[in-house]
Amino acid sequence: MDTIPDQLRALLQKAYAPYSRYPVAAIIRTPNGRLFFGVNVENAAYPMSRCAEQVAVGAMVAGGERRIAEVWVMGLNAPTPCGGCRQVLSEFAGPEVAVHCLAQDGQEQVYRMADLLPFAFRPEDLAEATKTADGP
Ligand SMILES: O=c1ccn([C@H]2C[C@H](O)[C@@H](CO)O2)c(=O)[nH]1
Repeated sequence: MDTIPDQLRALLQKAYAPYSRYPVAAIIRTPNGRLFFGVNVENAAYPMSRCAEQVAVGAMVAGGERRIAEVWVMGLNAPTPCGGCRQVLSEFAGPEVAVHCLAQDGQEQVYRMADLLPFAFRPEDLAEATKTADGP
């Protein structure tokens, strides 16, 4: 069975990043041990590009899972998730979730979600409003 860094390296080859030439791969582990994969998918209409983390979150939700236990991201120089991806991850990842940021050579930095996105706006913040809202 391939290690997570080996799987990230293989996944990186599938990234579609013809514009930035900065491929990124992401793997999400759910509490039951399932793994979900994402790569960045860029677009000729640049703002329609999607980050690897967002694509992995989409795969996880489509796979029927809604809780993140651990995240790995790999790119040239061990990128940390962008601000938007921190928010997207935080919908399903609690403050203690570890986010491993790896370079292709295997160098790794590990962060907690709470450090990447302190004072996160989370689903619980909407709970009070949705109880009283007239909407759907
Ligand atoms: O954590 C990150 C950082 C960047 N990118 C993508 C966005 C774009 O396609 C390319 C360069 O920013 O890398 C990701 O997928 N994840």
